[in-house]
Amino acid sequence: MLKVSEIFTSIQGEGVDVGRVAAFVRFSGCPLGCRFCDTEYAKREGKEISIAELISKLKKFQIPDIVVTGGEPLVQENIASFLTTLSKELWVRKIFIETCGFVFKEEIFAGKVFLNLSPKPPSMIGTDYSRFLLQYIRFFPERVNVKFLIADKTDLSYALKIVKSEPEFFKIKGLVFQPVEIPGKPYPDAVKQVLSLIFKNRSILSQFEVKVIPQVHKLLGIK
Ligand SMILES: Nc1nc2[nH]cc(C(=O)O)c2c(=O)[nH]1
Ligand code: SF4
Ligand SMILES: [Mg+2]
Repeated sequence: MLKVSEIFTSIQGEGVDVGRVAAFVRFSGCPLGCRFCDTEYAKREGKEISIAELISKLKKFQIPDIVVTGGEPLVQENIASFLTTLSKELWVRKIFIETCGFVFKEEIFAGKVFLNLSPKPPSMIGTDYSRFLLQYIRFFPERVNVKFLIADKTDLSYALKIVKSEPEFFKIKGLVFQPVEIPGKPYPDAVKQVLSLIFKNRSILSQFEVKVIPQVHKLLGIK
């Protein structure tokens, strides 16, 4: 069984693939306690559902690209069998997992799976899971994209420390920074703050292709 918070259709609102039309499944549950968590509801509420039932619900949308998120999707005990079964469906083209990468599970790389990894930065959580992020990058670089969440300058330093461990990967893929939405603060202000941080650290720009990609669904006020 799987515990699902919601399923819906939208555009991919985050990362290098922004704008891709997709069906979303948000799994319930997360063991982490980030400040500024934007999906508190998904940590608690959810409905138990079988793999077959979930796939049949997703199939009804008739959208070939699927985003799997949470909560934290990798805590689902049956996540690997779900991904393997979903990958075998002929109507499915690509499956994207949104994870903070707090655990390494190589079995999730079923045929059509890509990983969008965003490690939680110091402003959000005290625990550093970046070793798993590096493990994913080294295990399956072609299927991994990384976006760094940035709320302040400590987050930027944290991101650059990780980048220094795997510079070749980031030279190829570029550096993606996603401004963190802080409750009570207009999101455009958070985006502007990240931009000014990048300008203060212009030296990064000459080493990597840098993109600041806000959460577009938040700017638009859609799911
Ligand atoms: N439109 C849209 N795109 C997203 N990409 C990642 C999301 C997430 O919550 O992980 C998300 C989300 O919640 N909505
Ligand atoms: S990992 Fe995601 S769902 Fe879990 S507490 Fe952090 S922001 Fe919230
Ligand atoms: Mg989210």
